[in-house]
Amino acid sequence: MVAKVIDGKAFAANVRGQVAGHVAKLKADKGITPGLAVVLVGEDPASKVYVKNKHASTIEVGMESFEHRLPAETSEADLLALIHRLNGDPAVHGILVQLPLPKHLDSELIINSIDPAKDVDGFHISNVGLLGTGQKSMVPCTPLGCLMMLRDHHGSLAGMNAVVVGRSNIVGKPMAQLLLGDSCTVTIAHSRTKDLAEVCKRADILVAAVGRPEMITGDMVKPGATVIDVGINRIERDGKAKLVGDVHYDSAAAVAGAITPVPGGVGPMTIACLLANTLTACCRANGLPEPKGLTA
Ligand SMILES: Nc1nc2c(c(=O)[nH]1)N[C@@H](CN(C=O)c1ccc(C(=O)N[C@@H](CCC(=O)O)C(=O)O)cc1)CN2
Repeated sequence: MVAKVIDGKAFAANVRGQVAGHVAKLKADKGITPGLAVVLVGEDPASKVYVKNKHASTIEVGMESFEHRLPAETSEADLLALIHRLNGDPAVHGILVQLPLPKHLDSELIINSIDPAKDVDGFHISNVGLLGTGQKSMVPCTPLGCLMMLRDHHGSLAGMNAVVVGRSNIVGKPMAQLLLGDSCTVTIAHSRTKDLAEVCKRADILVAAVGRPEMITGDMVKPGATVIDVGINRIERDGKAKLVGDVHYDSAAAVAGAITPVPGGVGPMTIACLLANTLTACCRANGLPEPKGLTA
């Protein structure tokens, strides 16, 4: 079997197009412009690129972008004061603090200081609890992007066996909750799961979010399964820098029914879903109906 390649770049462009359409209508009909504030602390090179891309994409869909770049030595008190200000700013519908933060800052404390209604990352403990209990919440962008691609590929996911390899708070756990919400039978596996290959091989949907380059190989994939690779690992091969996922692409693609590549799979959906979440937050703040197909 040769797997269908799920084109995340094209899918993300389509989502951004839908968001742009809703934003134009919000502006024309209601005079409302959704606004996203992104906070970057420090000089992490990858984070700087992601924040630059978030700013460009926010502008491209017609939203207001408020960028706050703070020095690495910013104190917790100063960062909390900025978030407090953004929480109270009616022009800001979404707030995102780019991770990772410098080590002297307590990420949990910072994230939990964001107004949950403006927490477009879905990392606030209130949103985690709402998602876990099947209530309306802000949903983390990367898992939301994976869910959208899975729904598009399969239609209904009900009754499918889903295995999520990885138990992080920002991908693995919310991904499992979302799949459960769509009536999958869900297993969360991780690096210490016994007989990991055996567990993975039972999956109709296999989501790899373990953070280990090419750990999931073709012999761990059920023939015809859908493989979603969330990993972004920079490795060196033959003296050259290379970006690979958590899935060994060639061997998995030879067995799977469908697969997301790295780059160009899940990654681009992260920013597209951030824009979708900002639009959702803006609609909720203004008591307007939520955009269809752009939420969980
Ligand atoms: N506050 C947050 N911090 C971080 C998040 C997040 O969702 N919220 N996620 C990641 C970084 N990230 C967005 O912030 C992100 C990662 C990757 C991509 C992407 O498009 N990747 C491309 C490859 C890009 C490359 O060449 O490096 C792909 O996979 O095709 C977008 C956004 C950590 N921090």
